[in-house]
Amino acid sequence: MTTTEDGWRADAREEATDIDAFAQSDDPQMQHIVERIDTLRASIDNIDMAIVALLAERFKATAQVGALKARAGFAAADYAREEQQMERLRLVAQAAGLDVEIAEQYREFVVTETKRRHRRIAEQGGDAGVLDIFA
Ligand SMILES: C=C(O[C@@H]1C=C(C(=O)O)C=C[C@H]1O)C(=O)O
Repeated sequence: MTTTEDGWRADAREEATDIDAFAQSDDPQMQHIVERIDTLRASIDNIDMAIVALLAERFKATAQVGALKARAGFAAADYAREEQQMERLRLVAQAAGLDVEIAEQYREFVVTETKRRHRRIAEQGGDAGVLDIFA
């Protein structure tokens, strides 16, 4: 471990730091930082829990759309809808103070995965049960 003149660790450029390993530090300043990070991490865990639960609901809803599309003979993709979603999500991101690029990456991930699942559903004759979420 490298420390600077004022005693601070100077290995921030290394790949990773196991912060939990510093919980018992003798340095009160270090301890304070680790405590603050722990508190923030509790919020981060709650947020992740909510996001995963919401994603589960989103994929259940899109699977039903996939089954209906297969029944109607519609293609997996609907680019007009995707464009509307992107416009809306850009505005939502701006209003919420989120980097628009993150909203774009999120949309790209969910829509790409949804269309992949729609194709799988169509290959199974419109049976959304093919997806693990209904297993
Ligand atoms: C879910 C749909 O299918 C696709 C996936 C979308 C999504 O994940 O939101 C949006 C448009 C479609 O390309 C849909 O048409 O509503």
